[in-house]
Amino acid sequence: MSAKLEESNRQLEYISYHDNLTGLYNRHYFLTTFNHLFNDMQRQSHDASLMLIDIDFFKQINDKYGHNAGDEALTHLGKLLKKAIRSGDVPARWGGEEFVVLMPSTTENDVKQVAERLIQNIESYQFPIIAKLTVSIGVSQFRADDTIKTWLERTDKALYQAKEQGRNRIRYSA
Ligand SMILES: Nc1nc2c(ncn2[C@@H]2O[C@H](COP(=O)(O)OP(=O)(O)OP(=O)(O)O)[C@@H](O)[C@H]2O)c(=O)[nH]1
Repeated sequence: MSAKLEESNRQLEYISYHDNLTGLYNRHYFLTTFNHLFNDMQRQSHDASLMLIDIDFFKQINDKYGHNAGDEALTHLGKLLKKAIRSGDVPARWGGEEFVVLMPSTTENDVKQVAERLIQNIESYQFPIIAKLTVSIGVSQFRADDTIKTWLERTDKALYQAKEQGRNRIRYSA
């Protein structure tokens, strides 16, 4: 294969795995990797954590400062998220203003430290144009009887509680 063709294949592969705004993995790539790693987790019953992160009142931010400012905030948030996690973790843009991180070989104590650092880093960060934003975070640990669906649902419930209880906070699933 010519060097040029190889390079354009690499570029295509990158585009198909990543979200173009934030540079994080896209939902499709995340789910493919999740399936793959999940089988290992079930076999080995390893510690692992899942984190869902959702921007607070993002609609108001878009309405007040415009969609471009919102887009720029998403890009910066992606970078803050990448900085807060380890290289073996899998961060992705889950939906519009929602992010997900799969963290293999991670204890409840480990993930608490990451989530707390992340929420503080975001709260104290100066975003361009909008200046401030906060996020709510739901976290849960892998259980031996989990399916991907039950694990995601538990994490989503924790996120819902973080929103319900006032936002800008972390909730851990029971
Ligand atoms: N700028 C921008 N906005 C987006 C993007 N994707 C989703 N949004 C916006 O994100 C907002 C999400 O609004 P809601 O689901 O009501 O949630 P919220 O306002 O963040 O409120 P809570 O989550 O309840 O705190 C909507 O206004 C979407 O238009 C994007 O790629 N760029």
